[in-house]
Amino acid sequence: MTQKYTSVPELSLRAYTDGDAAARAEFEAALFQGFKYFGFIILKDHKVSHELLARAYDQSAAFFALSDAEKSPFVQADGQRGYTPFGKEHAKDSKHPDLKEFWHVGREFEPTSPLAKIYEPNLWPDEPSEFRNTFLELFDALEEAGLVMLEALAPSLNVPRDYFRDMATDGNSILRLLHYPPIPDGADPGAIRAAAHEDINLITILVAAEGGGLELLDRHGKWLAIDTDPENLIVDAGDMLARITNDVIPATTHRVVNPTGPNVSRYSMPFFMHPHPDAMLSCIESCRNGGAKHPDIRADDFLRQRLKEIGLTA
Ligand SMILES: O=C(O)CCC(=O)C(=O)O
Ligand SMILES: [Fe+2]
Repeated sequence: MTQKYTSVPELSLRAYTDGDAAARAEFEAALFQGFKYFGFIILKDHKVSHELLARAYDQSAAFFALSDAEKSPFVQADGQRGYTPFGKEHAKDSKHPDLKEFWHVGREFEPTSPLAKIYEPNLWPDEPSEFRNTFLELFDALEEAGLVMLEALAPSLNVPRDYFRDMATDGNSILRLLHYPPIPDGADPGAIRAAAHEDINLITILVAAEGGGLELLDRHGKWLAIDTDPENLIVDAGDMLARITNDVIPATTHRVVNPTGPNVSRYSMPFFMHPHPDAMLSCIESCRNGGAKHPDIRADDFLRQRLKEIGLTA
């Protein structure tokens, strides 16, 4: 297929959800080409409201402003829920810890749900008081957008429309609230806010942070600074999608560089869409082309392996 797009596609989600057949087909083609040739697309006209995003940034900043003593009770062994302190996670092949702290929100379930046997329960701080409501609302809103993106990706890969959607239904998806504090005096000169890495999951829906810093490596090996309206979402592909598509859609390498202007905090909120833990990451037929490059692996086994590599589990 020849490259049709000369710049990162900016897609209107409304054109897909409310458009006619031609608008949907155009959206699907641009999504696929954007993933294949740039590694990501920009999504506008989505349903995540300005009011919700503003509230989420407020709540996130208020939480991270708490003292270490107030935040540390929420640290968990595998870092999959609650709080992970500054300097813990590092990119897979990096010796330096990233200059960030974060909080993870997972899927909610009733105590009687079968999901209770699979997932760790969420942790919630008492303060800020709107924290829980806000982030459960944001989890649902980003998941809704993400499920539509997974659906729109399917026809280009010749799988049924609900193939990836089904895989991610009740999946081990995680909303990450990130705080990159001002770079401390004496920080390791080799350390950056987030060293170059690929996300582990299927796709990531990233709320574009206010202020710059995010860079994506394009397919020609060039770092592209992402400079988009903070109202937009950025959607990129992770390692699990790369495995399933035999690297037809490679995972997008990205990083967050240190500020060159004022040394101020940066906040961002990626939503990592994961399959159900029992889903098999298996190369799809349309991408097999002579054989699968990666052996089949259960989604949860792959996740555990990668969590070790980034220092979140022993
Ligand atoms: O902060 C950002 O903009 C990106 C964060 C990121 O890539 C990650 O946490 O995996
Ligand atoms: Fe990432």
